[in-house]
Amino acid sequence: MGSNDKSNYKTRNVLYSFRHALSGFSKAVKEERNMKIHLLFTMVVILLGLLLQVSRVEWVFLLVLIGGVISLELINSSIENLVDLVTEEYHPLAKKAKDMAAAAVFIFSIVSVIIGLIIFIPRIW
Ligand SMILES: Nc1ncnc2c1ncn2[C@@H]1O[C@H](COP(=O)(O)OP(=O)(O)OP(=O)(O)O)[C@@H](O)[C@H]1O
Repeated sequence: MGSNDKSNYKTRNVLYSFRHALSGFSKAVKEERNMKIHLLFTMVVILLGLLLQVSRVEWVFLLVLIGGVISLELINSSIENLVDLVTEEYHPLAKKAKDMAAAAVFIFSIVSVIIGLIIFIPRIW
């Protein structure tokens, strides 16, 4: 295999990875109610940020939080699917895995809401 072939192969792989990631994201948006709620919150936060003209540093915080919540929700959905693949029966370990994954999203979301309030409330007053 020549060097050109190798670079083509690599490029195609990156493009395929990107396509798979997009497909995973669009499935989560279509199938997961919580993902729709997160996206709704994201739009509200972006609108508020524009309306209240938050600073550059505050935008960085908001974007990291938005990315964090959405990424954690994707990992949570992925764990739910994996658990369902392994067993459809009731199992305490299945419950533990799903509950812990849900807790990760919950904790990050609560912290995000608190930081959002710290950023927005002084500007609304
Ligand atoms: N196989 C199982 N064994 C034991 N408990 C389970 C099992 N599947 C689900 N559960 C329990 O039911 C809860 C909801 O599971 P489900 O797969 O319906 O997720 P979900 O409703 O899509 O979660 P969420 O909407 O909170 O992300 C889990 O958090 C867990 O406590």
